[in-house]
Order: sequence, then structure tokens, then C-alpha cells
Amino acid sequence: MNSIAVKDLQKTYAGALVPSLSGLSCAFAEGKIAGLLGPNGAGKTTTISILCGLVEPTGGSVEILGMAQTPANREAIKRVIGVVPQRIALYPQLTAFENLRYFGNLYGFSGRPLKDKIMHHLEAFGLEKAAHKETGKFSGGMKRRANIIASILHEPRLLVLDEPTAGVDVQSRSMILQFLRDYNAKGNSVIYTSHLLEEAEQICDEVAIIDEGKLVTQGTPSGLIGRHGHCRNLEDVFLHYTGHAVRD
Ligand SMILES: Nc1ncnc2c1ncn2[C@@H]1O[C@H](COP(=O)(O)OP(=O)(O)OP(=O)(O)O)[C@@H](O)[C@H]1O
Repeated sequence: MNSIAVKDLQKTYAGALVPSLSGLSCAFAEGKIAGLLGPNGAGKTTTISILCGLVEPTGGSVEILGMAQTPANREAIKRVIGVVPQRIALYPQLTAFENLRYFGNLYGFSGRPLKDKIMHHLEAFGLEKAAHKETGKFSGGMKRRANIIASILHEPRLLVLDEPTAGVDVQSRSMILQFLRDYNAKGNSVIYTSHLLEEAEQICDEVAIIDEGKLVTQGTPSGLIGRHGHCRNLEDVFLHYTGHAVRD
């Protein structure tokens, strides 16, 4: 089974002159860590927003863990997918614990089991001492780690993260990457976006490079590097396919 499969995905935002996605097709096998890579404006966030049902595509089809993304499957998909957005989705005036209790309640958890679950994750992410601190007072790395916990309370089989390691220090990044490896080792699928190609090369079983709303290539990092004699690493592969011109 695939973790996700999108076919001929199209998206033109209301009022936009050019499409953000123009026929994107790609699929990742279940149980892998997959990277969705591309330059600024390639359509990564749009794709992720469509995968998690926040943005309606203008065309094409989406399957999540074998389920077509239809209104009838919305609830079933919500139970198996966890989404960590690029922007921090926490209430700054609430403590970490209060934020996580709120998100846990949304998934139907409450009482002692929810409290234990929250404390377990806070500890795993090195945030137990900050449990009762307002998240507005957290550092960038602490906010990112708490943001991830909010998305895994229901133990989704598929975790989708939009630039989870952007702008965090080395320690938080290392903790987040180890978490992704451990979460994947339990049999869960992970799809994530990043501009850090060295990181993606290390952590991803498979990557898809997209540009201008289309797939340009897909494969394992070593397979893609080996395909081109002049490419020493994933960054060389990325530049080979997307060029050196800067993007708006
Ligand atoms: N809400 C929106 N309304 C109009 N255009 C949008 C909207 N969101 C994104 N776009 C446009 O769609 C295109 C793809 O954007 P998207 O954010 O999906 O790319 P991205 O690959 O995630 O880029 P980045 O690496 O900069 O985050 C861009 O041209 C962007 O300006």
C-alpha cells in the first residue's frame, strides 16, 4: 500500500494568474520516510495542505493509506493522518500542557489517559519542565517540538510535516530527526518537506523533487545520486533538475 498517492493534482488559488500545482503525480510506499523537496514556490506546502484536507484541489485525485480523499472518508482519514504545519499552531497564551490537552480533546481523549500521554511526550521531547509554561514564552525549538506533539497524540499511521526543522538549533533538529526515525521504526509512514538536502539525504528512504507544481524526479537518495555521474550528493541532484536560477 502507499502512504499517499496523488494523481494529476491541479491547484490554482482563487484570483491567481498561474497554477501552483499543474499535474503533480507521485506516490510513496507505506512505512517509509519520504521527502518532498523543491525550490521556493514549487508547491510543497500546497501539496501538503491538500493531503491534509485544508486546501481543495482544482483537479486530480488523492489517496491516503489506500483511502480516496472523499467527503465519505474524511473522518477515517482524520484518524490516520497527523499534520505538523510550517507555522506554529499553538495558542501562545496557553501552557504546553493546556495546548496539548485542547488538541487531545479534539481527538476524543480526556482525563488521566490523556494527561499521561501528554506527559510521556513532553518528557520524550525534553519539555517536561516547561509543561506549565505559556508556549508564547518558548524558544523556537521548543515551539516546534510542542507543535509536533500536538499532531501525534492520536498516534497517526501517517505523519506529514512541513519544514519541521526550519530555523531550529542543532540540538532541537537532532531530537526532531531522531523522533522521526523512531516514529518510522514503529511502522508508521513519514512525509516531510525540507530545504536541507543533506538532512533529507540522511533521513529519507525516498525523495520526490517537485518544481513549478510538477514532479521532476523521484527515487532513493543513493539511486538518484548514482543515476548522474557528476552528482556527488542530493544537492547536486536537486540543482541538476531544478537549475541555478533563484526563485521569487
Ligand atoms: N493562499 C494562496 N493564494 C495564492 N497563491 C498562493 C497561496 N499559497 C501559495 N500560493 C502560491 O503557490 C505557489 C506554490 O506555493 P507553496 O507555498 O505551495 O510552495 P512551497 O514549495 O511550499 O514554497 P516554500 O519553499 O517557499 O515554502 C507559489 O507561487 C505561491 O506564491
